[in-house]
Amino acid sequence: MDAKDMGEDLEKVLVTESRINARLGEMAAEIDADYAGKDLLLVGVLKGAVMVMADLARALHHPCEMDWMAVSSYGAGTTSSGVVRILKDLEIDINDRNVLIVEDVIDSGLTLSWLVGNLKSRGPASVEICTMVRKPLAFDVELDVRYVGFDLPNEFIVGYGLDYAEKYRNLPLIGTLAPHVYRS
Ligand SMILES: O=P(O)(O)OC[C@H]1O[C@H](OP(=O)(O)OP(=O)(O)O)[C@H](O)[C@@H]1O
Ligand SMILES: Nc1nc2[nH]cnc2c(=O)[nH]1
Repeated sequence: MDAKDMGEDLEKVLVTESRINARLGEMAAEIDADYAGKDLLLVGVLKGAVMVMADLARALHHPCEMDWMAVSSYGAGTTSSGVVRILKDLEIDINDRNVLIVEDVIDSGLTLSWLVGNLKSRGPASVEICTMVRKPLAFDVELDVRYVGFDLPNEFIVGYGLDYAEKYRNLPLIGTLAPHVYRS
């Protein structure tokens, strides 16, 4: 799928496929350097992180393992509770492991704040965060994000793993939807 396949549904392109690929290369180089001589376990947060996980892992020279979590957020955006439920937990024991959480987007930051606390309680050697996109609200919560692809404005975005009603995840760029899509 590309921008042409979207027709009138794509309002604007915020990050092109080539900028995503270039930034992924830079992030992978930083991660390679930071984890030299250390083990590395990538933890992807389903479903949105599938694309960034697959591309980041292949851009790394450092050997890594991969595992996945699925979580469901309650009240994010309407309350500050940030209560999260685990739908699928890790299969790998992260005790003494260097964990790098891989995300597509950090918006309110509530999902990640909760997840970092949850993973830290399992005795890992370290927990860091890598996200392709960070939105401005994320600065309101205390969250130390080590690797950020792009800081974008507070708009609803799709593509590169990000969906609207489960669609557009396979768009290779990041963009916004035309208003008629939300009405249909
Ligand atoms: O910073 P927050 O406001 O907490 O939002 C970020 C979360 O929202 C998205 O997941 P979503 O719930 O859309 O699920 P999905 O990845 O399955 O699409 C994203 O992948 C993060 O996990
Ligand atoms: N698709 C999508 N999911 C999100 N989850 C949190 N913020 C966003 C966003 O901008 N787009």
